[in-house]
Formats: sequence, C-alpha cells, structure tokens
Amino acid sequence: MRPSAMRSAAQLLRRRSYSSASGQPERKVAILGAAGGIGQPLALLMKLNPLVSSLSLYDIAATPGVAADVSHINSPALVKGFMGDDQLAEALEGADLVIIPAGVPRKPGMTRDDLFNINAGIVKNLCTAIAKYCPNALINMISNPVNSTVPIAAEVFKKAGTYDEKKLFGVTTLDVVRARTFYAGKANVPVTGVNVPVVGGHAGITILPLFSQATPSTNALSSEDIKALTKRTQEGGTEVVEAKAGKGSATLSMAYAGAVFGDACLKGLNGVPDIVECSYVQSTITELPFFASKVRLGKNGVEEVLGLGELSAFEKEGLESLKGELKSSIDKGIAFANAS
Ligand SMILES: NC(=O)c1ccc[n+]([C@@H]2O[C@H](COP(=O)([O-])OP(=O)(O)OC[C@H]3O[C@@H](n4cnc5c(N)ncnc54)[C@H](O)[C@@H]3O)[C@@H](O)[C@H]2O)c1
Ligand SMILES: O=C(O)C[C@H](O)C(=O)O
Repeated sequence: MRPSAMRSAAQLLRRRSYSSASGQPERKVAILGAAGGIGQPLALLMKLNPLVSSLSLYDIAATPGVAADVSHINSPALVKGFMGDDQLAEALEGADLVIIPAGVPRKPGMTRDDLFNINAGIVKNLCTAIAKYCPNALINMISNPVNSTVPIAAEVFKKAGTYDEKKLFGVTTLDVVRARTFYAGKANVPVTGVNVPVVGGHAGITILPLFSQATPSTNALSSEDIKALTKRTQEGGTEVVEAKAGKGSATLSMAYAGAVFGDACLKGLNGVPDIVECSYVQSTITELPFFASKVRLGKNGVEEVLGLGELSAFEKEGLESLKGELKSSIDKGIAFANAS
C-alpha cells in the first residue's frame, strides 16, 4: 500500500463513529466515584444527556447497584458499572470525558485543604490510570481541594508524558451556580437569565465572583450588598456543610453543576461554537500557573483562556488577597505529586 493510502486508511480508522440515531458523535463518559453523594445524581444526569452514548460508572464499592438502577432509564446512553482496581482499565478505555468526584467530603469545622491527605493520593492513583488507559480524555476534576488536585493531576500526566493542558479542568461551576442564584435573589431579577463570572480558585477567599460583570446589570445593589454576596458565594460550600451537620457537603447542587460543565465539554468536543464556562485551568492570565476564569471550549478542550475583563476596586483587592493562598495550594499539590 502506498504511504498516502496507508495514511488515509489510518485516518479512517481513527475517525470517530457516529450514532446512527442522533447523528451525534459517540461519546463515552466515565465517572470515578460514581457511587458517592455526587456520583449517583451525576450518573443520573449524565444518563439523561443525549450527547452521551456510553456511561461508565466506577467506584471502589457499590457500583453494580447504581449502574443497574440508572441503566433502566429509557435514554440512549449504555450504562456499565465497574468496581475496584481490577476493573478500572475497562472503565476508562475509550473515554472522551472523565469526571472525578472520588474522595472524602468535608465535615463541619474542616477546610477543603483538610481533605488533602486522603484525596491527593486517590486523585494521583486515578490519574495514573487515566494516563495509561485514556490519555486523550478531557478530565473534569471535582475532588477537593480542587486548588491542589488539579496541579497534582497535571504533574502525574507530565510524568507519564501525556499532559495536555487543554484537557485538564477543575470544576468550579458550582461557584457560578451559587453566584447566579444569590445575585438573582438579591437583585430581584429572574435567575434564568443571570450570569456571573467567578474567577480564582475553589476555596474560601480564592473564590472571587465578579459581580461588577454580572448580567443583567443592576443599580439596585449597594457596595455592602456586593460584599455580602461575595462572602456568601465564597462560603457557599461551608453553608451546606454546616446545614448537613456531619453528613457531607454539597452533592445535589454539585451534581447539577458537574452535569452542566460536562455537557459544555461534550458540546465543545462536538464542535458546537461559543461554549464558554468558568473553570480552573492552566493559565497565564495572572502570574499563577493555575487559575479559574472564563474558558472557551472546543474540539480539543480549552480553545482559549479568556482574560479577567475590567474589575471593580473591590474585586482588584480580592484578586490580590487570594494569590498567596492559591499559590501555596498549587505548590502543595505539585510537591506531593513529585515527592511520592
Ligand atoms: N468541586 C466542587 O465544587 C465540589 C463540590 C462538592 C464536593 N466536592 C468534592 O467532591 C468529593 C466527593 O464528594 P461526595 O459528597 O460525593 O463524597 P462521598 O463520600 O459521598 O463519595 C465519594 C465516593 O468516592 C469513592 N471513592 C473513594 N476512593 C475512591 C477511588 N480510589 N476510586 C474511585 N472512587 C473512590 C467512595 O467510595 C465514594 O463513593 C469530595 O472531595 C468533595 O469535597 C467538590
Ligand atoms: O464545600 C465543600 O467542601 C464542597 C464543595 O467544594 C462546595 O463548594 O460545596
């Protein structure tokens, strides 16, 4: 066979198969930690997503039951459950998108960083397997502390020689979801049309909602209102942890946010134009190597990391104050990944 003919045969083999029913490309989504508080409702929502043709549910326990349950829903995605290390390879092989809510959640009185000792190891092991079995997949990291688990994943992929900064995302959508809800309530505008960019990271003061850029804009909010909205958004996770009183952290709103972000990633992969979401990604828009901001999603993941736009004096101050904490969380993740 001539080299050009061999090339086109190889291209044909690589070409993605298309589902005959929908005309959409076939997409495999894997959820790691699928039997957990976030994992189960996220599995439900991804089963309902028409862009998903195959849904792989992995956990260290209880996935056969979750998969059997979700699989009875009469939507197109084919559901399979996988349990334990022996089945991780099969769970991951061929995945286009891997969503990771594996790991322990907070209890009252804890910070997200208090989860580092357990979750860092879990994320490292899962990412090692991802590098081996689906190195081209997009990764949506939900496991906390996101400010550190994303840098850990990046280091694992670098060591394995598979790192592509366009494909690694820390999921900060819940901060946007909260900022939209709280803003709509305070400004008394219909929540469905509201958007608020949230930048920085995903813990305490590193969560920086940009209410000066909120749409629709309003004159109804005083600077005290904006301060209170900012604090509530930054402490939204703690509000839920305290209300759950020892029974974990946000699961249902997080599953919703994870499903929104996962759907945006799939749309980007499928070539839908103008898909923009906030996410914590490798970035050069500040001096920090990872930073959450608006990101344009495309066929290869991150197409463009968008700048911060014009900030109010209050937001500029918030930006400067968050840099120290965010940097030390990033450094901690990088050091962990390289030490062990
Ligand atoms: N990014 C965000 O905005 C956000 C929001 C909410 C929660 N979280 C984080 O998500 C994580 C999960 O929260 P949850 O409420 O679902 O916790 P959970 O304890 O209910 O569920 C976690 C699941 O992970 C599984 N798991 C543990 N080790 C695993 C491994 N090695 N491989 C695969 N699965 C494994 C557990 O068996 C469990 O089913 C926590 O770290 C939490 O802090 C992040
Ligand atoms: O607050 C937590 O610990 C979970 C999550 O990060 C959240 O924002 O709800």
